Amino acid sequence: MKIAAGQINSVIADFEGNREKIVEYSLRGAKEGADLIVFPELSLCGYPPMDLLDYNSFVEENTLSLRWLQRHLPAEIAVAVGHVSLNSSGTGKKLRNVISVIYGGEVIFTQDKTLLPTYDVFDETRYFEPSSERKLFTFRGEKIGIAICEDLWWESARDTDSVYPIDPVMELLDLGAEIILVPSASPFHKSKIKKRLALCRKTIRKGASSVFYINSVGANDSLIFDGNSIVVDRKGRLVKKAADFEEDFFVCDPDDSCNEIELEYDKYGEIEKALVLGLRDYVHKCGFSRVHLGSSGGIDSALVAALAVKALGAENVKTFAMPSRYSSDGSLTDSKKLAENLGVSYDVIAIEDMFTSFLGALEPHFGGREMDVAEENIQARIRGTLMMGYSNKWGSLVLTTGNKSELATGYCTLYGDMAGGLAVIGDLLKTEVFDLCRYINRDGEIIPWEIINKPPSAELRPDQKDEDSLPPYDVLDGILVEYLMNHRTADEIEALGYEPETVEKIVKLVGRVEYKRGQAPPVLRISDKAFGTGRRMPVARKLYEV
Ligand SMILES: Nc1ncnc2c1ncn2[C@@H]1O[C@H](COP(=O)(O)OP(=O)(O)OC[C@H]2O[C@@H]([n+]3cccc(C(=O)O)c3)[C@H](O)[C@@H]2O)[C@@H](O)[C@H]1O
Ligand SMILES: Nc1ncnc2c1ncn2[C@@H]1O[C@H](COP(=O)(O)OP(=O)(O)OP(=O)(O)O)[C@@H](O)[C@H]1O
Ligand SMILES: NC(=O)CC[C@H](N)C(=O)O
Repeated sequence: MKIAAGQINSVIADFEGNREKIVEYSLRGAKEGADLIVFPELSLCGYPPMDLLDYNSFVEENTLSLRWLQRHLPAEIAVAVGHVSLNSSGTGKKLRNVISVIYGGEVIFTQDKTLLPTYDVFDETRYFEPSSERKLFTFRGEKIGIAICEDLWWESARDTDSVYPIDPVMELLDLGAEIILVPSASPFHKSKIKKRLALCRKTIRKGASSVFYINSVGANDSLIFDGNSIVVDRKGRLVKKAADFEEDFFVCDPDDSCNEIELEYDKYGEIEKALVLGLRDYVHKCGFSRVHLGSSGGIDSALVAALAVKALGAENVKTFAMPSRYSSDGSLTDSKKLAENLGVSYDVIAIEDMFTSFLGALEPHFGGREMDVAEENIQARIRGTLMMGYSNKWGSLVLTTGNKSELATGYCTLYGDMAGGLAVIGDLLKTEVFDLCRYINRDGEIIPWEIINKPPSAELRPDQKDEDSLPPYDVLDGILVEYLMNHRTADEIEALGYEPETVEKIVKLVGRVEYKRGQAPPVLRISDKAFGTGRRMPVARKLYEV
């Protein structure tokens, strides 16, 4: 049995574009002799459609697009596509998350999703009724079962997030399934592919003859889908893998494939590709083609500029240096060199006159109080205003440059450097920012080494250094990993050997600046615990000092 993978980048709500792509890939599958082609979960409407599902017209478009596919798909190949449909059982939620198999103009089989993830970034029980029935279909003599994304994750969800009463894969195998298809919309986080491969191998150990894990690719808001569709054969060997972070297609007969593929893991290569895809898809799917940002000569803005060039091309990226009285000489020379290295346009807008003017206007209202963060932040806000002004005039999107360590501790200015459309590196700890920059420079300087090697500074007051306000970044990031990702309490973190005073200061800071993150732009998610919808915290509360 030859099964093809249609690893496509669906655009949410672009029914016409998505179904045409499904036809295009199916024609290719038919031409290359595949019996069946599998597309990702919700490939017709895009994933996750969120509250668009509250509109009847959106649900109807799913059905009409399915009908259109019945008429337009090549007759000689079976096609498994993901879509939503009405729950006709009369009880429960209005909708179901479904895979339909179309063959010869007919829907010959449907399977609804059983396990609906509702942890972290997922919210599927908000919309969908789980399937109460696991079924098989027989095609060209093979018994095939379909487990839709989370349906395969019973095993690992049990250890972490949710306990499900049913193991859908085991039920499919009890019914006699040989081939297990897993159409998925499985978002990326670091090394996720290893987890998926382990789950496919576990399915083989339960008795499947092969597993086809067909994943989405592309980014939707914060979520980045890495593709990386895989096939595992009856011996548990990885016999086929699609490209990562781009659309791809393959045909595979696992019984004919005898070479095992080695999974190569390159941590920063993977992160770089994820952020480039996340940035490109956000910009293009929102209808923009160009971006710009403030370039301070610091490492964060340098990294964002370099990623933007990889995503959009140098001609679509513009950088602005906006020096103030506190900017170092290096701020201008380094940001200029960065622009030259990247081949992007570079302009200077001095903010001194505007800063002086703001200080003059506020002076009678500041009551002679000493200079403090109020004046510091005015500089950041002038820069934010200038960047948004340029955006309005030219239809170019502003990229923000804050990293996860800064967003965690609130070391950033609301309506200042936080003003913009997309937080490109908001899920990268500062120590990872350094490592990714070094990775980008691995074959020669792209980001000037002067930028990477100087001590980080916000340059909002004389001789300011980040380490005047924050602990050294390796200590800060260590504490943040334990607190944010591993959910350890302050006491538990102290027991790991961190200084109690520092731990308490950081834990308090994280809680106190929840309001800032509530107003931050979407953060591209690359970890299994990112700021955004996957971490929901009350803002108005008594600070609970865990
Ligand atoms: N619960 C709440 N809900 C909504 N809003 C709330 C709030 N609590 C305070 N606020 C508001 O937030 C204001 C305080 O926040 P904000 O104005 O941002 O200012 P703030 O957090 O006080 O200061 C910003 C800090 O970030 C540093 N910084 C700035 C820029 C760049 C970088 C960098 O290195 O990248 C670092 C800067 O040196 C300073 O230490 C309050 O005055 C109040 O208006
Ligand atoms: N002089 C400046 N010219 C242009 N943009 C600036 C300037 N200063 C700050 N910005 C903008 O504000 C953001 C935050 O400033 P900040 O200086 O703290 O960060 P950075 O320089 O990118 O990195 P680092 O935190 O390592 O200094 C910058 O990334 C940049 O987008
Ligand atoms: N769409 C889904 O069901 C995704 C859930 C799955 N556990 C994943 O992260 O890949």
